[in-house]
Amino acid sequence: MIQTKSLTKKYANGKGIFDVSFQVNHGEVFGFLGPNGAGKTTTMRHLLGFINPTSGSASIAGLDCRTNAAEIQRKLGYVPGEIAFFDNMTGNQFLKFIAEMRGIHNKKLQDSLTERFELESDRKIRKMSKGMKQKVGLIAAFMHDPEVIILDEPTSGLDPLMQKKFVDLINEERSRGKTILMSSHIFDEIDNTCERVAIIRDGRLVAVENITTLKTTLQKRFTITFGNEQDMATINASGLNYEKKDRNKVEIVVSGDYNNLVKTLAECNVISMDAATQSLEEIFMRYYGKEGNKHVMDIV
Ligand SMILES: Nc1ncnc2c1ncn2[C@@H]1O[C@H](COP(=O)(O)OP(=O)(O)OP(=O)(O)O)[C@@H](O)[C@H]1O
Repeated sequence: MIQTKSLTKKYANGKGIFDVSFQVNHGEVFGFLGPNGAGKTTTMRHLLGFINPTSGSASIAGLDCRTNAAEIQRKLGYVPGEIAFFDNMTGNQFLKFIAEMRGIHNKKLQDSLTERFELESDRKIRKMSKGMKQKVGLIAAFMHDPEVIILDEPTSGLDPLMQKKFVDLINEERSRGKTILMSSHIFDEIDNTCERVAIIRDGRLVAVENITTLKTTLQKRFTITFGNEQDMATINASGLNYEKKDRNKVEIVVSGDYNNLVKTLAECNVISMDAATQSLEEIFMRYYGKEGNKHVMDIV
């Protein structure tokens, strides 16, 4: 549904995005992760047809984003990273203006979104907080019931309750067959909504992966407490990657093969064992940490 092929935008200062290729399937929620300046907004602006690529292409529903920008924008809902409003309007006046531009006659969806996000829509935008403005942006993006939704940091400024409402909305939209591309700095939000995620670093994609696969192929951390201090010697002799946390407690990191762990623990008196799968944030940090390049090579 959304596709970029070797999309490249080289700004005069040498920055930009380079050879970015990915595809978001119909009905999929796809996450786009990367720190400030990695190239998320630049990629999204190509999808909206706002800028010309230096080379490569972007398309939505088979239509080239640059040559069919007007048609694509009719199908699309978009929340930009920085929303430009008419500050003197109230929320209602702004939403009415967008509705007229889009030719929306039925206010039902707008009203239910306003209620869902508890927006005081008769307040002047100039007097709204960042979070309130973000709600206006979200309502404006969703109120024409678009098939494809592109969200650049959609919940920045929203409180945790509103972030939860947003996650629920995304999951409802997905179940209605919508295709969604979303950048975010909030890992839980991506984890709770997206099936796949692209990670971008210095303008280049370093991974496009299924979130579950990313988590299972990487590490699991076991925290184990022993009944006997002597069990520490068994762990030490096992060759497992471990860190001693207390006189009878260790943290063991395993990736892939669990046989050695199981065999070793069978020889010990285990009184408690907790397992933690890496969080999306930890996985992400591996791409950006000092070992980042190694893992990029391993996975991509
Ligand atoms: N118009 C421009 N002219 C020159 N350089 C630009 C321009 N727009 C963006 N850049 C540079 O291109 C790179 C990618 O920027 P982009 O805004 O796409 O990143 P981002 O991942 O969206 O970051 P953020 O999370 O801060 O929004 C950055 O180094 C940025 O400084």
